[in-house]
Amino acid sequence: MTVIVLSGPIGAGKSSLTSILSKYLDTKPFYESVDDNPVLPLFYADPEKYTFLLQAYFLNTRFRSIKRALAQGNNVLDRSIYEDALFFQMNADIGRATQEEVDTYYELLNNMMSEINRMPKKSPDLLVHIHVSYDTMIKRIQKRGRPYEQLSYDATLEDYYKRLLRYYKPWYEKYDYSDKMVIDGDKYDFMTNEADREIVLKMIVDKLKACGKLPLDWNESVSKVKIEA
Ligand SMILES: Nc1ncnc2c1ncn2[C@@H]1O[C@H](COP(=O)(O)OP(=O)(O)OP(=O)(O)O)[C@@H](O)[C@H]1O
Ligand SMILES: Nc1nc(=O)c2ncn([C@H]3C[C@H](O)[C@@H](CO)O3)c2[nH]1
Repeated sequence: MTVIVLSGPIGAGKSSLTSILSKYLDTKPFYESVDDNPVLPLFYADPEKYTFLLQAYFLNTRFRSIKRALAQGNNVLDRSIYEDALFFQMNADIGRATQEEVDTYYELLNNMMSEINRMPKKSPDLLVHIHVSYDTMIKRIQKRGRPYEQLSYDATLEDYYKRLLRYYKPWYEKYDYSDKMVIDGDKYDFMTNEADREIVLKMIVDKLKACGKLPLDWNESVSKVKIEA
């Protein structure tokens, strides 16, 4: 029984790896609300106006997901509540939230985190962070093709994305809710390259074994589902 959370910048490959990993470990995937998120296009069209609303939306959906995931106990989440403040703080730092919104946000976040702290299982077993460079991030955002995330939609997104990458390094270093590991998303194409995918899965399985979250004799033959790219 393991709860794994993915983290990483936009387009890093979290949803893709969540799908691969949950099939491999035969656990349940939890996906962030994106295509059915009514606030996301509004945010990209007018970030000053919609930062707080988008954050409230994500905080609510992430709180629901992590509560369900921790209660169910055997799953992979493509992004978790632990990254929420990173996004909010970055947007607040560039002037997209009033002091009252900042205060309200942190009160709400602390309130939610204290609820999670009261649960029998309080935290995930492993955080898998996908590190990507700016160039890789942009290539993947283009490949996926959500219109409002493209630099052609808003040229200021270049600064926004570069800033986001800078916020991730200290965030990852500080993260201490569980064991953690980094996957090099520039180096490993786990989507189209079978050998890379095997390497990445082995790294994660080895880490789970090393922190006592998978039996040492667990091997891929135990995995019931064949992975398809
Ligand atoms: N390691 C990889 N190698 C090659 N292509 C990848 C890799 N990871 C993801 N991709 C491709 O990049 C695009 C973005 O991937 P994905 O949607 O999984 O990112 P994400 O981190 O979940 O993004 P978001 O934060 O926006 O939800 C997809 O088209 C996917 O096929
Ligand atoms: N502002 C803001 N705050 C968040 O907490 C947050 N989480 C995700 N996103 C954006 C990034 C991708 O476009 C898309 C999918 O990850 O949603 C966020 N944007």
